[in-house]
Amino acid sequence: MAMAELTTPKTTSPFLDSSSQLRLSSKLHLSNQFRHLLLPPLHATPSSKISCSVSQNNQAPVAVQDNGSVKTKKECYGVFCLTYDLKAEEETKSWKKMISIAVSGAAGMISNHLLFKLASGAVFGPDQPIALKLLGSERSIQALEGVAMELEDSLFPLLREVDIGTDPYEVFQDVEWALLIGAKPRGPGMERAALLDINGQIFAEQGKALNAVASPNVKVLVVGNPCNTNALICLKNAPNIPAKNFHALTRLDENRAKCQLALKAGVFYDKVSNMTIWGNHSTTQVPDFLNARINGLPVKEVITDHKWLEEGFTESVQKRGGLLIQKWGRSSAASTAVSIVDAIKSLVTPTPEGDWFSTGVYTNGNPYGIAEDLVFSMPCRSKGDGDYELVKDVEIDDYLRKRIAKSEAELLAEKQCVAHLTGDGIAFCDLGPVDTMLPGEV
Ligand SMILES: NC(=O)C1=CN([C@@H]2O[C@H](COP(=O)(O)OP(=O)(O)OC[C@H]3O[C@@H](n4cnc5c(N)ncnc54)[C@H](OP(=O)(O)O)[C@@H]3O)[C@@H](O)[C@H]2O)C=CC1
Ligand SMILES: O=C([O-])CC(=O)C(=O)O
Repeated sequence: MAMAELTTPKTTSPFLDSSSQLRLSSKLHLSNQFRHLLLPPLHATPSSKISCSVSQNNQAPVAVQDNGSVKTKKECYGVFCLTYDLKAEEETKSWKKMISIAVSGAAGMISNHLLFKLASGAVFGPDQPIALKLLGSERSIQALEGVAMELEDSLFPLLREVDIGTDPYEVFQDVEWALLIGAKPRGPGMERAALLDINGQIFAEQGKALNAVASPNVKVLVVGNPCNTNALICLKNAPNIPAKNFHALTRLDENRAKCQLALKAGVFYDKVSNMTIWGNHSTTQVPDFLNARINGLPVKEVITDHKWLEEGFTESVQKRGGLLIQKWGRSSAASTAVSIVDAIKSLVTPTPEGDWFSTGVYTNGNPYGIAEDLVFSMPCRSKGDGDYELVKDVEIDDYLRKRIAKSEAELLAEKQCVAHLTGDGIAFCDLGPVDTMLPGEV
């Protein structure tokens, strides 16, 4: 267990309650987990309006009362002095109850973009205070501390707590959302089976931890690759959480597909709707141009180059990730974070009439004949309550059926590779070289 100490300025703000004072006392023990309390508790509202300004000679910031008198808070530092903006505190009265969001791989590239969007209110809304629970490992604990510092320095009014830790059983305690990003990327010469096994272990462990300590209705979004099968492993290890609550991120693929169709049609991408990604987040994924729409019209009516749709378009979406790695030297991070935001927003806001979104979900009674007991990307709608329903009347022609079957076969093979992690017996791994590739790899 990592043990380190973080020295924190002593804070004796009159506006913090006694438990908060304790958490901010002069030394915080950084073991598996420690807490940065960024703001005073909700409803800890002082009675007169105060704003803060930082004095120029490195002395404690000065609290200014609205009757003009000035009070120096001698032992008050940084963010903890700057939180008593009563205007913001008044707003808290109409805020919703705080929610807890766990993020794994929180010191990684994707998280570095995502956390600041979450904290800003751009994801859950401007009236939703949040607590961030950041999961790392012993190798990243220092980096996580840096992440927490940057979050502090951003002064997000909605960000009420940041915890960091290395033990999922602590970090996932009571969380309502778990965004599982941390996973080992494949290295050169590595077999997919080895990656499935290494990352699979992470998601088996995290599934167990979620099962034990998370909110019983926690929503889980698996991003770490191979995300479909990792999501399956995770949900199999969390039998007390509804399987329906687990998602694999295929929203990036949906966004990429919309972008390509918009470019070809010469329209802005907000004109593209009803975009389904079927199957696995891999080169076998099927971006569905048959049912997608541009300006409300079937894509095939707007883009008459059907050969491009079947070949150029499909391949460009399947291989977009790899092309990006070639150009950028690393896998997509910013656009992935944006797609995570989109995926969550699609669950917490009602889906526009007639439209749908793609997400990898547990196959359990689906109307498309996809094998049961997989995590498979399909078209879904939400009422905005965090839940979703499958869209059940999407047309599937022979072209789609054949390709969907290929992605299904790949997921069934991946599932066999991780049988030891899902409780399905002895693993047997037989993945062909091409089918082991992530998007864009050849
Ligand atoms: N589904 C999708 O659309 C996409 C998925 N991805 C996937 O998301 C994942 C994260 O990507 P990104 O943030 O760019 O990666 P980074 O390498 O920047 O960060 C990933 C984090 O995962 C953790 N990690 C790495 N190896 C291991 C391991 N062996 N065991 C446990 N944790 C490990 C590390 O955190 P720590 O040391 O704290 O554990 C690391 O900080 C990758 O698997 C990537 O393939 C990426 C893009 C799109
Ligand atoms: O291939 C990767 O590791 C990144 C990825 O999933 C993508 O960009 O779609």
